[in-house]
Amino acid sequence: MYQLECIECGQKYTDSEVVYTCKCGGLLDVIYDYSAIQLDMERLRTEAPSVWKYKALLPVEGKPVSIHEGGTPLYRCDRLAEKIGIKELYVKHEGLNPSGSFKDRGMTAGVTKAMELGMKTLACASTGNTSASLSTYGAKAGLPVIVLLPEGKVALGKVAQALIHGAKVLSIKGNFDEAVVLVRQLCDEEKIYLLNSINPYRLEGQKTIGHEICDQLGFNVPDRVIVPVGNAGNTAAIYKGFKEFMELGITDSVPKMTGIQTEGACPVTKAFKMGVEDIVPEKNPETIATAIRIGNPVNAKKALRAIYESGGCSEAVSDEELIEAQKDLAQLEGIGVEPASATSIAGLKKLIDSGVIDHDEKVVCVTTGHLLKDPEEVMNISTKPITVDANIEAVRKAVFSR
Ligand SMILES: Cc1ncc(COP(=O)(O)O)c(C=O)c1O
Repeated sequence: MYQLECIECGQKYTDSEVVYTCKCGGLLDVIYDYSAIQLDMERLRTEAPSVWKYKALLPVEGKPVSIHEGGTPLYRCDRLAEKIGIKELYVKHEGLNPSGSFKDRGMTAGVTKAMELGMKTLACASTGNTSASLSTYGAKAGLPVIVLLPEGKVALGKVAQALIHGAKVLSIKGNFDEAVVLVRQLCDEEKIYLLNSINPYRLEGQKTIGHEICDQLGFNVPDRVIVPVGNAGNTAAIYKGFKEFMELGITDSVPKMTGIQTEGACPVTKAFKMGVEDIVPEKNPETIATAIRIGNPVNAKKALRAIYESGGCSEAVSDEELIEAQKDLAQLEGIGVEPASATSIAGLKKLIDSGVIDHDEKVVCVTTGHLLKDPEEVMNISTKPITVDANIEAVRKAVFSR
């Protein structure tokens, strides 16, 4: 019912092959015979959203390696909408997945596939969240995990997660893009299963964000979905989720996919502004949003195709703009997100101010990771706690001081 197909040359591969990219170097996509897929419409209408609610659209047969991923809230954010100047704004908070990021959707699918393929060891390079998630799902599956992290550039909460779930953590003296090259070679030569988002099964799990947004809006499609972009897998994956629902006749449109990067790491935005599909890799990406500190995103072509095809766009925001958005989200809506996640809000504001996004649009911003992933950043940008003596006079004085 499904197979892998190269997005460049159309070469096909069966689902029993361990393959991540085509012989020609192109990215692979999982393709389905949608006419053969029977969706249980009653289940679709009544069951609460979760990744495995949409199992008929996922390329795995057996029992999933699952700890209840997906089913994240879609918050309507009226106070933030008013401040930004838009009528209808929703935030899909992916930070409320089991390990605190959207990566769990990809890992439940990818690790289940690894079990089906009989793989014995799992690995990834990561800016943090992929490693936290893979370590979590490797533990659940009982498979050893190796993670390669760029030394000194991973938020504390994410390293802590990889360590406590028992992964072997290597701190590479290089950046994320260099770690990707190394882990791909390691996996090819040592028969270890690679679970970066170059692995097409990861993106199949992540496409359920698109399914869920439709589902939570009563099977309606928003005008626009805004996504932080790092390695660029999620943008393409979410778009695929929307396209599938349209293919199956559940909906009749797709949202404008809008990808946000930071000014210090924005090869996808630059390619979009030049109107091309091929990025020019950046050698020294730098941003406070370490999760998307990526100069050579492997899925850039898939993401740019999703953006062009849907009539969306890409924009880059400064670190200052994303910090302001992170605070707004926390203080106006009670939603705590890590820096990379706040780029979707900062990007929305920038695109409204520049007139690209209309005030009347119905917009969903995806926030990809939880606030507590990066407590150090929060302490750096916040005013510090006030130390007072343990008596009521001192407390009262501090409470009423300016
Ligand atoms: C919190 C967060 N947001 C966004 C991204 C970027 O996602 P993608 O690589 O799919 O573009 C990542 C990737 O690590 C992430 O951890």
